[in-house]
Amino acid sequence: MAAPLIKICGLSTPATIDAAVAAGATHVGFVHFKPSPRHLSIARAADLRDRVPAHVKTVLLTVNMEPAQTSDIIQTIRPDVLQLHGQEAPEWLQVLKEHSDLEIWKAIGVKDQASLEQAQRYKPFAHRLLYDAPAGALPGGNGLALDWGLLGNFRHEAEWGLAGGLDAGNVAEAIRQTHAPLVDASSGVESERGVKDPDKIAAFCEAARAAMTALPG
Ligand SMILES: O=C(O)c1ccccc1N[C@@H]1O[C@H](COP(=O)(O)O)[C@@H](O)[C@H]1O
Repeated sequence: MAAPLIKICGLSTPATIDAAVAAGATHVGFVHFKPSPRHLSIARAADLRDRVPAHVKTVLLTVNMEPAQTSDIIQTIRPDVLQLHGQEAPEWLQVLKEHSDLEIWKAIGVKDQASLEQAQRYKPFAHRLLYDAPAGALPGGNGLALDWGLLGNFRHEAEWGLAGGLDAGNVAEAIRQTHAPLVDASSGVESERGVKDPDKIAAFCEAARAAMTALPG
């Protein structure tokens, strides 16, 4: 199988970026969304971005951001990936895809089979669909899991990833059920809300890598 892809999201300090990189994360995520306990200002995210080595991709997470602000923020932070985690329209993704060389990921709250099928309308405009639990107090980052059985039984025709409530204790089972090529954790690698824990990051990456490399084919 392809190399396991592991994203650690909501990082906010140099030490936890270093911990994610040392643990073998392939992607690190910064959240720019004021209501989030993981929110980073543009200046802080740009500063931390310089800490990320070239072999690890920087993901910038935004929620329903205005187009003009999106263009400013992309130029300042220079992410590799833009993760859209709100109600962004497919047409807006199309514009972004056509006018930037960023990877565009669309996060989708998966409630049932119908929502999974509806999400496929983003396929032509997103480089990856990121399946998460439906929105709770926040649009994501709530530590809630979706029904993994829905993904295991789905015929995937787009690149995709699994997010939502993953931690070192459940990620192997999530991968076994879904065969996710990319897993993404935020709440599950924190010691308290918004505070990342280097030991939990290391344990998550190790468990995810072991489970992904054990998949057949
Ligand atoms: O992390 C946040 O605060 C956040 C805010 C708004 C939208 C998404 C957010 N987080 C992303 O949601 C998924 C799942 O997170 P969790 O592991 O369940 O906490 C992940 O991509 C987070 O980065």
